[in-house]
Order: sequence, then C-alpha cells, then structure tokens
Amino acid sequence: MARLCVVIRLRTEDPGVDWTPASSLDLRIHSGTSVLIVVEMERSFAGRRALVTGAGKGIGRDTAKALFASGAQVVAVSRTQEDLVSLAQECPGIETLCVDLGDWEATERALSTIGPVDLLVNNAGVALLQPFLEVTKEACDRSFDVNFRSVVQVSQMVAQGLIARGAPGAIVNVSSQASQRAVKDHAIYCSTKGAMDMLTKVMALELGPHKIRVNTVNPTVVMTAMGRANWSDAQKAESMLSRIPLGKFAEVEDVVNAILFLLSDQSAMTTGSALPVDGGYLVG
Ligand SMILES: NC(=O)C1=CN([C@@H]2O[C@H](COP(=O)(O)OP(=O)(O)OC[C@H]3O[C@@H](n4cnc5c(N)ncnc54)[C@H](OP(=O)(O)O)[C@@H]3O)[C@@H](O)[C@H]2O)C=CC1
Ligand SMILES: CC(=O)C(C)=O
Repeated sequence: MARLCVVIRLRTEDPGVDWTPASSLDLRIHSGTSVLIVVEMERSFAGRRALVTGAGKGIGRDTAKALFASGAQVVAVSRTQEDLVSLAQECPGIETLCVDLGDWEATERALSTIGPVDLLVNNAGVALLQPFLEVTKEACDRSFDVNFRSVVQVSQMVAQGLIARGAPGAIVNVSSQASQRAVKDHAIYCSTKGAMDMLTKVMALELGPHKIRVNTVNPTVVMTAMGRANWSDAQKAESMLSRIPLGKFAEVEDVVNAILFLLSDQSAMTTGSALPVDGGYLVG
C-alpha cells in the first residue's frame, strides 16, 4: 500500500490575525493509499514580552535574537553599552537596558520602569576561577552578586508584575553542569550555580500557584567569550571532553533551543526542573 505523509506547518499566530488561507491544499488520494497528516506547530512568542539578562554576548545575545525572531517583544539587559547598540542594530525594535546587575540599587532603578514582562531569562553570569585556598572576598562577593543575587532581584520584580496582572509566566535560570559536579578552580562558580538550582526549585514551589513556571538549563562548556577564556587550553578541554559521553561541548544554539523550550507552552507541565544540555556529562 502506498503511504503519503503530509506535513502542514502552522504558526500559532496572534488570534487577531485573519486566518483566510492564502492557498488551499488539494490532495488527490488514489484508492488504497493511506494518508498520515502531521500538523507541526512552530514555536511562536507573538504577543509575549521577554526580558533577557546578559544579552550583550554569547548565550544571552542569541537567546534575545531567537525570541525576537519568534515574535516576542524583547528587553535586552547587559553591562556593556556597545554590545547593546550592535544588538539593536541587528534587531531593530529590540529594547535595551544597560546596567550592572551586580549593583542592587542601580538594577532597582533601571528595571523599575520596564513595564510588563511575561518571560524572563536570567542568563547574566561571571566565571571568576580561583583555587579554593586563594578565593578572595571580592571574587566571592562579585560572583554571588551577579550569578545569584541579581536572579533573586530581577525575578522578584518580574514575578510581582505578573501576579499583579494575574498573568501566567515562565522563568529560565541559566545554570550549569557545574551546579552538580565539582570542577577544579570553580569553588565559587559551582557554589553560585548550585545555589541557583536550589533557588529555582523554591521559586517553582512558591510561584506555581500563580501559574509562573521556573526551570534551569544546565549546559556543559560552550565556547563563548566565557568558555574561551577558561577552556581554550587543549589539555584542560580534553579533561572535560573525556567525561562527556557525546564527546563534544555544547553549541550556543543547543542552549538557546533548551531555553526557548522551557519558556514555551510546549513545557507547560514542567517546573522546578534542571534541564541538562551537557552531552551526558551528568550521567557519569
Ligand atoms: N560558556 C560556558 O561554558 C557556560 C556558561 N554557562 C552560563 O551561561 C550564562 C551565559 O554565559 P556565556 O554566554 O558563556 O557568557 P559570556 O561571558 O559570553 O556573556 C555573558 C553576558 O552577560 C553579561 N554580564 C555579565 N555580568 C553582568 C552584570 N553584572 N550585569 C549585566 N550583564 C552582565 C556580559 O556582559 P559584559 O561582557 O559586558 O560583562 C555578557 O554580555 C552564564 O550564566 C554562565 O554561567 C553555563 C555553562 C557553561
Ligand atoms: C563554565 C561552566 O559552566 C562549566 C565548567 O560547566
């Protein structure tokens, strides 16, 4: 028997859009032919407003661009103005906000007027590597201020807005495989990411009744500016690669796809989870 598979790709558009079909699909089915019609729903964030921290470079920049391309209104927050200028040139219409998220008062001032946000990606982070016995107060304070405290602060502001509007929302915290495995010279970094994973679970517990989902993505090494700074040495990289069953580091796109999945309605029943993007590193 001949089998015919028809894939119809639909975009979940704004309900206000006129669905009058531009063209019709004329199928002539011969007798004895079975037809499987697959309707693929593309992920669209039309009508949603997303805030991405650390959107100047790397994972955050590509996440902001992907959300923008998927129809979301995007607020890109980062520390270096020229990164935001170039991002706005690439994506005309993206909103930008330049602030050091490690500065609580400056962040409060900068984000107090951002308006409603439906989707939040807490991506900004620093990896200040020091052997445990050489950890400094400055590195400890900076790491926790950026990687952890700013996540608390920005999430509070966004969640309070959602609750006031009675609107559902989704938050993705960008953690790391390093939240669950010791990595040499990463005592403070691992601790900030471990704290982030636990924070994520408590946020999910308390915000769930408000229809706000909270999850982490937990990538392995990604060769962004941060990855290149710490993992360009071939021998050091090999020590990590040898512990990854898929035998490769993650690409930025792999992390972006995981983030968009956890922001989308396709993960409507997932909250409080930690989604590895690590090639199997954490199974070891
Ligand atoms: N790269 C990797 O191997 C991995 C990264 N991660 C995590 O992914 C996230 C993104 O990392 P990645 O894209 O690689 O990092 P990058 O260093 O390439 O980019 C980080 C971005 O965050 C911004 N940022 C950092 N600190 C602040 C701050 N205080 N206020 C505002 N913006 C800030 C940076 O701005 P600026 O450059 O101006 O400081 C930059 O735009 C981080 O949380 C990281 O821990 C997780 C696993 C692996
Ligand atoms: C940089 C990082 O998050 C690692 C080591 O996974």
